Amino acid sequence: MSDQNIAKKKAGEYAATLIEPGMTIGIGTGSTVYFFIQALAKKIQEGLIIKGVPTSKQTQELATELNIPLVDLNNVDQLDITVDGADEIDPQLQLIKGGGGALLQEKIVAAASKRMIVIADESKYVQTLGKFPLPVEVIDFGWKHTMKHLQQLGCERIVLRKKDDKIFVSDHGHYILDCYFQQIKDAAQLHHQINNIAGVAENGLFINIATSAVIAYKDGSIKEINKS
Ligand SMILES: O=C(CO)[C@H](O)[C@H](O)COP(=O)(O)O
Repeated sequence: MSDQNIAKKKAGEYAATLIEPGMTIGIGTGSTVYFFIQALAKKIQEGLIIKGVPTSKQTQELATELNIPLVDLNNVDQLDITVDGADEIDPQLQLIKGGGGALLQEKIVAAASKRMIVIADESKYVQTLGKFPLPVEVIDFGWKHTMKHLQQLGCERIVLRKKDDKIFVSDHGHYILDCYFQQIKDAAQLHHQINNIAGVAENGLFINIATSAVIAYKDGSIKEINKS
């Protein structure tokens, strides 16, 4: 396993130790959360009783395979905690998410949670957001016009996401435009501006949603950052 994957595993396993009996948990998406799901499934096998709400079809399938009990978000009043990965995390715990294309459902689930713990290896922790292209989920109808409006917000390049040479379609039937900003100076303002564009379903900026981050380093250490 690569050093990066060892760190991802460490972060995922650490997050699983924070889960308490009876909790309802938002279960994130991605290669870091994969390790959290494995560790959670083990705890359930050993007797832990929890309920999970998945943030994507991919997570739903993996959780079902591992016998993690799932519930529909509409049948839950509030989630206790969501554990999810991120593409970038800044010191104020603002995030870029959506590298895996699940940002819309991830944000709905996180917003329904009392707490959101972000788990990541050290490469995701940055001083300023924006080096990672910001994913914007858009309605397929007229997407080129939505893209023109996004261009006016100062991103230098926008790429329609593809997978295996075909347009990538999200779990909710939308397209994803990856926006290269390089540096996002005011993430809260940009979030607002993007979501005001007709045709945008959601963008990958998570502003004031994460309450703590678990960052795992190559030297084996773990740093927990809590929202002040
Ligand atoms: O936002 C996400 C999916 O939409 C993921 O959490 C994010 O892309 C990080 O994934 P990974 O842990 O595989 O690096």
